[in-house]
Amino acid sequence: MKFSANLGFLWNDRPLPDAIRAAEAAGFDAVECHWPYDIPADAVKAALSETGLPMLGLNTRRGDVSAGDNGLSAIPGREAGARAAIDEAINYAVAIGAANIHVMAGFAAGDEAFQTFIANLKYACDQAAPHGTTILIEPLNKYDAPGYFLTTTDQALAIIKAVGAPNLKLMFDCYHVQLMEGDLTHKIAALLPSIGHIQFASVPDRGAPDHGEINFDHVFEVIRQLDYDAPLGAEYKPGGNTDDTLGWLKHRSAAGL
Ligand SMILES: O=C(O)[C@H](O)C(=O)CO
Ligand SMILES: [Mg+2]
Repeated sequence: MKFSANLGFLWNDRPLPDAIRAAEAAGFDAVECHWPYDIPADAVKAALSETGLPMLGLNTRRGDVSAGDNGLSAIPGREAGARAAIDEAINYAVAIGAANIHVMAGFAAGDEAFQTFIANLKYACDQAAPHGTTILIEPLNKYDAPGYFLTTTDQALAIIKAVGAPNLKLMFDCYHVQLMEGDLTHKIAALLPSIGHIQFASVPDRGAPDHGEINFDHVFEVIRQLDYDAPLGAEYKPGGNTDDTLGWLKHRSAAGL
């Protein structure tokens, strides 16, 4: 199996280019990030070229984080900010060769929010398509992000259907889906055609995938048997030195898994 280091959490104690180098040294096959915008795209691109790792994806900016924003695209009245964040994300992704953009919905509810999200996602998919970029939407759990618009895979599928764009996919984060729905392996199998990227962390503490209520040896094996061979995103909180949390990766590599 191949693994991608999510540098929003792993090695986030250092500048993004150095985190890319650390991920390569640790044996990851790819990297992904959250909000890289403070780092010039040229510096990120240079670290990617130097290491040979692809950057799989990044997120749209969340808005005014100090005022509590966690994305803008489902918030009625915030369309201008949402689309500026989408444009910025596409420009950055194209500059560094990132294949996916997670368009963040934000805190909202109801039909107006649904219609706003659909319209902004149509805009994002139209703008991204000429670059071959995929747009991702990700259900987040109600404990970490109470009030977030998108919380379940059923809701994500309804949104994907309503937008009707071939470059709109589901970000299936095992951590969030386990907390909201469970039944991970049936869900991954059923949703595979709609999945653009898979992420993981232990539940409930969002740590390395070697403890907690999910047996990742089993989940990864099911994913392998489904012939899904894209890198899986390690999006967990190391709670200290990332290099000290990589026993799971070393164990898999030593076992040839
Ligand atoms: O928190 C997550 O799971 C995300 O993947 C993210 O991109 C930031 O909310
Ligand atoms: Mg995630």
